[in-house]
Amino acid sequence: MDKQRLPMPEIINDDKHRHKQFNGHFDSNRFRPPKVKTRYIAVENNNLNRSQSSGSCSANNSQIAHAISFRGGSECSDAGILPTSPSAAAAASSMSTTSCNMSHFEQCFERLTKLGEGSFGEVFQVRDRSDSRLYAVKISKQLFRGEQYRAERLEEVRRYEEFSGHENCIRFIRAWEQYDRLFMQMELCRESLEQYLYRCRHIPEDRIWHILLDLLRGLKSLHDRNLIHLDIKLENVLIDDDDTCKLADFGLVIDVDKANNHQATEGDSRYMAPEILQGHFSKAADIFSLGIAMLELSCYMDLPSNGPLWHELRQGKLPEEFISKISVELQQVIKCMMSPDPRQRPTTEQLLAHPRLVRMQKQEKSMVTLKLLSKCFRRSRRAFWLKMCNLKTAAYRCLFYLLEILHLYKPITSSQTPMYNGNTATAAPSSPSTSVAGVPRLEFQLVGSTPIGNRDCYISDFLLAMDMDLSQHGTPTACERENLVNSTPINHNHLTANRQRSSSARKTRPEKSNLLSVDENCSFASSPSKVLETSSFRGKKLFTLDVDEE
Ligand SMILES: Nc1ncnc2c1ncn2[C@@H]1O[C@H](COP(=O)(O)OP(=O)(O)OP(=O)(O)O)[C@@H](O)[C@H]1O
Ligand SMILES: [Mg+2]
Repeated sequence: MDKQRLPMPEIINDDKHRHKQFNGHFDSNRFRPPKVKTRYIAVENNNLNRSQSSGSCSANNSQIAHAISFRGGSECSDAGILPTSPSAAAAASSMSTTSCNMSHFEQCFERLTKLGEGSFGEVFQVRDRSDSRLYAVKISKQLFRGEQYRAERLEEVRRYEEFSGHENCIRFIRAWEQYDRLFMQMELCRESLEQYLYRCRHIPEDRIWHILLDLLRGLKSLHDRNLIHLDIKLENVLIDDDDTCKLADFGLVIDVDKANNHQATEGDSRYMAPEILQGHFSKAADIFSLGIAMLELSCYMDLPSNGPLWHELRQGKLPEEFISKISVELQQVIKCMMSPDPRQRPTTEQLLAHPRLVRMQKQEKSMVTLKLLSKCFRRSRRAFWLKMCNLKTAAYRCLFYLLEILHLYKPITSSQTPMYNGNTATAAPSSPSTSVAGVPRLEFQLVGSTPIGNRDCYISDFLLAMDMDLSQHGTPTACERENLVNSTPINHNHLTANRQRSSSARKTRPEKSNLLSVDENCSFASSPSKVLETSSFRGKKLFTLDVDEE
């Protein structure tokens, strides 16, 4: 029997603060201490718009996708069983004869890459089949085991909806539940602040002030409604294409008026205010978390999750060797945000009244038109490049046709190795290195999930199961092999357990990826007679830009 291995605890040299470690590839979960999720029950389920609010966890009911919305109270008409949009249905039926077996997610979206993962969900970049735009969809990791857990997850939907309109909060599109999981569609952001820090390492101070301004505005909108975020950290701040920072992940938000201290859940210990240990939750806790996040951002400092260094930071002792690298003005702001006494910490309003931030806000006002113009320019430039890429693809296709007409390539005989070409199997040039039938096709792998305890199964597995299901009914093609993998070039080392466990699932239909696919051993150079196999390129887009065309 397979024994599941628990992750080894990370031994940290605890007597000195240190810079962040970066081991080549970004894996945010590696650095994250586990989050304790307890007691939070501050959910009133009365306003939930759902056609069948009871018995959601029953097997039959959970198969059906239900829209979830708290907008406009319980009379909201868009809630209930989700109809399949005509475009989604068309796309689904063109993919497989078993579209009725597909989840609402699969029917409506093409899954592209995995964007990130937290304690509660995995987030995927997707293309909406109805409008061809890119979005992010967060899928909850754990199944709804009961109404209370489900209500906790749905509370996040309520908060996303509530803050969706604010410029510095993530834009929420819609949510639904199916198979006892929650799905949330939201705007796609470029990266999280944590990913940005790993990419840049040194962030200019001007930029730090702008980030602080954005986040104070977002946080103010919460605090003005008497809500506390309780999970402010770099991972939960997202940056959009216009470089605006947006607050995300409202999973732990509590209402100061409604919830009492026993109903709150502490967030990531690295960012936690000291008074949280005594069970005191207030808006000042968010200010502390934002302050320490600014320290991390401006000094590229590795925040301790416990131990003596953790306590030092909460006693107002900021490491001189780190803090001395930033301006005195920023030092002062960070220090007062991190005051040990919550009453000494400034409010969002007081912080926004800081002379430097006031100056920036004034400048921003006068720059509004310029900003709009540059946004327009950026978008049209993107659209132009998209068109150019399409042109390039067309040009290459013409070239291949021309070569074919001029007989500059060798026709492929049926005795040669078959390979995948669109939806049909055609022959590939034989390679000296492969005598077995079938040429391994190389695409890019969706990064595997990071194991986090207490989850029902990996969402990647869950999504893969859908693929597997389809393959049982779909038409198998000659190129469907062990090595067939899908999308995104993130890290090939991650092709581990998931892949082995589901090796049978590899015998699925190949994903209709828009990315340029590379067929191993069928490259022009590998062929001894330098033949060009053009047919596999014909049906495919050679270049794509994953951007909205506006
Ligand atoms: N809209 C988005 N666009 C791009 N990336 C996103 C988006 N939403 C989330 N992500 C990525 O996915 C990661 C996890 O998302 P999120 O924080 O919502 O999950 P979570 O499980 O609630 O996390 P936590 O452990 O903080 O509670 C983020 O850190 C970010 O990198
Ligand atoms: Mg998060």
